[in-house]
Amino acid sequence: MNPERITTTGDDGTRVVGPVNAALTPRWAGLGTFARLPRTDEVEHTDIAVVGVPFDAGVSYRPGARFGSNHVRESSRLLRPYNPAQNVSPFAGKQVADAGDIVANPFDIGEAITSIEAQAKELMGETTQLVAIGGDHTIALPLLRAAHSRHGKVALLHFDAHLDTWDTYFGAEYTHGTPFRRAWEEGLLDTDAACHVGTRGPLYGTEDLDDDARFGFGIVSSADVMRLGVDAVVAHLRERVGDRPLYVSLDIDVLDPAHAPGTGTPEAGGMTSREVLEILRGLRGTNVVGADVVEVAPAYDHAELTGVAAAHVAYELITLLAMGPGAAPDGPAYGLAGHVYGAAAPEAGQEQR
Ligand SMILES: N=C(N)NCCCC(=O)O
Ligand SMILES: [Zn+2]
Ligand SMILES: [Zn+2]
Repeated sequence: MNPERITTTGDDGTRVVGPVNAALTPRWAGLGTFARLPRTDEVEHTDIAVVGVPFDAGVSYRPGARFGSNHVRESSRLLRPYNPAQNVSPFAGKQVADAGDIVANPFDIGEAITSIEAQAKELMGETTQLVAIGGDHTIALPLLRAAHSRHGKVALLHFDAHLDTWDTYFGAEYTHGTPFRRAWEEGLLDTDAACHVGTRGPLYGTEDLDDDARFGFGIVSSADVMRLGVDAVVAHLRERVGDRPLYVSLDIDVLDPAHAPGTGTPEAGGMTSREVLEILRGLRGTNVVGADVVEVAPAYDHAELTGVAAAHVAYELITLLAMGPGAAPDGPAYGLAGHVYGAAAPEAGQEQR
C-alpha cells in the first residue's frame, strides 16, 4: 500500500514529502518509520535524516537498548506535523526522512564503532544532518567523529544522569560509560563549550569529577534545574555554546525513572520530560549540527512512557535542525504571555511578539 502523504514546498523551493496523512490513514496502520515520515530511498534528497543505531554491546548493566530504535519509531506515530512550541512545521520546510538502521557488529565493539562512523559519514554526504536513535551511549563516539569530520571541534550538550567520561570498564575503553572521555582524547570537542545537563547519582569517587573538570566539561546538575529553573539553565547553556557548531547527545536516563523507566542504568531524582523538552526548545537559533537520543531499553518500558518521551525529544531536535542557526527568538503559539525561547522572558502580561 502507498499511503497518501502531506506534501509541501520546502524552504529551497523543492517539493518536500512529509508524513503519512493521518486524516486518511489511521496512525496505527502501515509500516513504521519515525513520525510516519518517508524513507530516505523514497525521496530525492534528505536534509535531515533520522537513523537508528540499534547497538547495545557497550552496556554496563541492563541490556536491551538494541531494541530502542524501533521502539522509538513505534512510539512516534502520534507526532503531528506542526510544533506550536516553536511555531514551526519541522517536516514542511526541510526534507526529513527515515534512513533505516546503521548496522553494526554486535560481537566486536571496535569494529562496530568503526563501521558506525563510516555509515554515518556516508549518510551525511555533503549536506544531510543526522538525528540518531540508539542504541546505547557508545554510539555517540563514532557519531561525534562524523560530526567533527564536517565541522571540526564541536560544542557538546550532553543530557544524561551520568558523566560518561569514565576511563574503562573491565579494561574495555569503548563502552557506554566512556564515549566523552574518548571524544576528549581524540580532540573532537570544543572543551570551552562542553556541558553535562541533568547529572546526578552516586559516582565511583571524587576523581570522577576531577577528571571531568580537567577535560573541560561544565555540569548543570538535575538539582540545578530544579533550583534555578529552566530559563536560567537555558541562558547558561546558550552563553556556553554561543554560535559554535553544537552536537546534542541525550541519554534518556536524564529523565527521572518515573518519566522514562525503560532504560539500562536508571538513577532516581531526574528531570521531568517537561523540563527537558523546554530546555531543548530554549536552544532555538543555536547552531545544532547533529544529535542523538540513546539508551531506550523497551523491555523495561511501560505503556511506551520512555518511547514517547524519546520520540518527543527527537521531534524537538529535528525542529531545531529544521529552524537552523540564527532563528529569531519566538514564543509558543499559545499559552499565557511570558516566555520567549532564547530571550529574556518578558514581564507577565506583556505581548509575546
Ligand atoms: N551511559 C549510560 N547510560 N550509563 C553509563 C553508566 C556507567 C556505569 O555503569 O557506571
Ligand atoms: Zn546515562
Ligand atoms: Zn549516557
